[in-house]
Amino acid sequence: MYDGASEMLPKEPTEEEFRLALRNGLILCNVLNKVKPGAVRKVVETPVLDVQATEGAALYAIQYFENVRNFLVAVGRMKLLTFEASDLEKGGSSSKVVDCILCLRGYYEWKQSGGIGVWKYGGTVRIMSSPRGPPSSVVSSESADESLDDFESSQYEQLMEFLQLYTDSHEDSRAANILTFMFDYFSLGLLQAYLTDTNGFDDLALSPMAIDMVVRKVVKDFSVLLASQGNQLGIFLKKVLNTDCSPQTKSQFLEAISKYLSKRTTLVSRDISSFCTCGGKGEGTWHMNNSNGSVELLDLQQKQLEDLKALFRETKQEIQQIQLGWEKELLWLGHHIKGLEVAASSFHKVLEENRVLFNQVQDLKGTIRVYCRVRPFLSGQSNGQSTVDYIGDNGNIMIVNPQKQGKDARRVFSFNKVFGMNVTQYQIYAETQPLVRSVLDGYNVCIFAYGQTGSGKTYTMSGPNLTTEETWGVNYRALRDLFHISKARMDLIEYEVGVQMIEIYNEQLNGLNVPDASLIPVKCTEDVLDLMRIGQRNRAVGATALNERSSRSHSILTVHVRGKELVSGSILKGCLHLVDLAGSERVDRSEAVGERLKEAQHINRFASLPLEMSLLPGTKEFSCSLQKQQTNASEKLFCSKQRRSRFPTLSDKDVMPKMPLLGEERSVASIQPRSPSPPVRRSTSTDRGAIVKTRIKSDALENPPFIKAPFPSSVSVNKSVANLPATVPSTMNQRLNRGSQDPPFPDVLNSLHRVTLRKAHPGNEDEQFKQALNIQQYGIRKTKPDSKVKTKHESSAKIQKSSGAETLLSDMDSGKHLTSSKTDNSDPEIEHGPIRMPVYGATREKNLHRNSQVVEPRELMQTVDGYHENKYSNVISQNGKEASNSAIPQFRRSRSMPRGKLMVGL
Ligand SMILES: Nc1ncnc2c1ncn2[C@@H]1O[C@H](COP(=O)(O)OP(=O)(O)OP(=O)(O)O)[C@@H](O)[C@H]1O
Repeated sequence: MYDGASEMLPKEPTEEEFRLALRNGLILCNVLNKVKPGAVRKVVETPVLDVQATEGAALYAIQYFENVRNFLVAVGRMKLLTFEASDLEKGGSSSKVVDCILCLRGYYEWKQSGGIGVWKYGGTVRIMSSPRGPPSSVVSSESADESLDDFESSQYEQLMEFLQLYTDSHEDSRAANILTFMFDYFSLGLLQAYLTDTNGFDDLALSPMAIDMVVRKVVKDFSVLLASQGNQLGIFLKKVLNTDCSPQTKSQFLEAISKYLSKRTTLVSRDISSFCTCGGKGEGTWHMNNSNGSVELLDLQQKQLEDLKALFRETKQEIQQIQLGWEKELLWLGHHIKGLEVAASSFHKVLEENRVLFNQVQDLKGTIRVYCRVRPFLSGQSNGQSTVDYIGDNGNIMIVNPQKQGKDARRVFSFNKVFGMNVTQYQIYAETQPLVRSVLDGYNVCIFAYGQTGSGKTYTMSGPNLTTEETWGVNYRALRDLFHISKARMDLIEYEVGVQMIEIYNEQLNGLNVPDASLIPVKCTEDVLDLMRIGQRNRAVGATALNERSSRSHSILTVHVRGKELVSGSILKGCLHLVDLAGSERVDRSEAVGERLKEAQHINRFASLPLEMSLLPGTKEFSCSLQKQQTNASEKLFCSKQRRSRFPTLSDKDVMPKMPLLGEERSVASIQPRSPSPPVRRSTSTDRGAIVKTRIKSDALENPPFIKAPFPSSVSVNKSVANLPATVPSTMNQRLNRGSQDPPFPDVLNSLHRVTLRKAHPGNEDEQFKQALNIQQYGIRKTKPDSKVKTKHESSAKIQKSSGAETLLSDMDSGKHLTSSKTDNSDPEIEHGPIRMPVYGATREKNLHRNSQVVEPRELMQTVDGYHENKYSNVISQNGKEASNSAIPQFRRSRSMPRGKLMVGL
């Protein structure tokens, strides 16, 4: 029975074979009974091998597990290590089985050695009462020792061998695996070293034979190495054992080995890692000779170190160079910034100089500038005839009086510039554009439109509508530029802009009460436009016979600019007054009655307010524009006053440039064809000079021949021109106007002149003004220009009493407006007004010149009014010319000007 069982045990069992051999429990029972006889009382001798393969499974299962069960019961009784029956099945824990058998062996060996004391297996302590067990036939625990005695020693040895084999096979296979790996590892390393180090292989094609040869060499070397190492190891181990004279336990010995290994590992780990990670000749080669390898490695590392040092030096140099570059750049930047600082400070100086120069240029161009704009015929008005005969480039305009003949038929008036009918809104604005910059430079500017109702003041100042930029008037363009320039300067100057709007209606101020008017801050043109739109909507308008939407009030828009220079912190303050006066009118022409009449009377009076306002303390600059318009043509007079008058005073000795305008007065033929005037420098002084000189020429001509031209007897357009001659010669290129009306240019100019006088003669202005008014009256006459004129000039009081002029003047002085004064219907010249322009000619000017008197501007206005009163036609212009503080001498010279020339000195 036992032999059979032993035959089932293979020599080198696998785990599965081991499990199958022990599975039926027969061997285990017999071994246990050998160790402790009688431990398993009943042993089934012929157990089935496989319960699954056996029929009658239930019966066989009992038999099959009986041995195992008996074995486990017996082991349990002996307090030995035990296991579960399922540990012998597939997937069970065979290690528990092995532990149980080893425990059994330990027990057996302890018992063999006498069984004295305490038997210990692992952590389990067994205290045995008797070294001998019961006989094998005895199942009880008491008979265990006897059973062990009965256990055949050969079988026991066999099992032990078997177990040893089982455990050893595991250890061996593990050690074999490790050795195989080590062999492959080192052999291939050697092979690699041979192949890379031995040059001879380079030329040889590798063949299986060559590989065999190399492998044999590798194996041989490896064997030699192993033998050598084995010897060394043996010596070492013996040395270890001899170190301590006392005999060592196995664990102490193993501990000594571990120490040695860890020391060796540390020593060779560097080489191994180098060998494993590197490849190629000179770097990754496994060196048989450790010392050589270390040297080479050191060389290599030295070389790498040198390379690194070189790289470091190179990098350091590069960094130093870059640093140098930066330092140079910083130095340059420092210089540059200093340069910029200097430039910036110079820039501010230059800017200031530029500002001063710019404004000086503006001063030189004229602190007061007067422009005339001729309004085109309105639709339904044009009959192809106009009293504007010629517009010169030099600011002259020739007006023809169809009812006059000879030199009296034409008059030339001089302005800073005359704009014809076809000029655009932009061209008008371009003349005043530089003044906007002056506002931002801290000057006050007034752009002032004056003229008869319907002459186009609002058109010029605001434009007909705001739909297209093309039609924008001066106001909008000025504001747009103002904001543009302020934005362009924002890096230098911080501007604040505020707007005031004043409406003066029947001498009542609306919207604000100067000087406490609301000042509304604005940021852009749109803000101002919005305010202006509100203002326009609120502005008093009404229909008159001359303008269906006539402004019945004065509109003054004042833009206050406050600039703070960011660098210096200095403050600039400037004002831009945009003035659109209500139209002055002849109330007979405008047919104003009732409220309109009242309005007209107020309108014609007061206009002086903007001027007075502009001269309030602190005002630095002032400009005004005046406009006068007839039905088909308008003349606007733009005056500007700046805070400083820089105009040189003229003496009679001054050289006067030539002006062609006198020729125009000489003869109609002489102006055909029209040729542009030669360019003349239009400074204030030269203008004045030109005027004086031309007047002198005029005086010398002494009534040059004049080609009379018949005029139409009537004009159907307007009742006011019913007395005009029937025809107008085409050669004279005259376009007859209809609906002529002429505002009397009232107190605005008186105010202006008052201011002039005040400035010229402080403290004595009243006297001066009175004197001026008296002088003015000398210029008024109603008779033809004959020898009596002088007499009448010399006797002004008489003239005044005997003519309508007296009424006119007194009315104007008292601020009343005149109705038409037709004093003598039999004389066409007298018939059309008390003040007759044709009479106001050279003769009178001589007298004035001789008397060296101041010419009161209003006189000229009245003269012009008188001219219009004649209802000849459409155009009369007044012209304002700038003057210096020495206004009076200039006025003296101005008396030699053509008729209608207005000199205003401030
Ligand atoms: N240069 C021009 N080109 C075309 N039309 C013009 C021009 N000037 C004025 N007008 C037209 O003439 C008419 C009168 O102009 P506007 O109302 O500007 O006159 P005004 O002088 O302001 O009159 P008032 O003093 O009565 O207000 C308007 O219909 C206007 O469109």
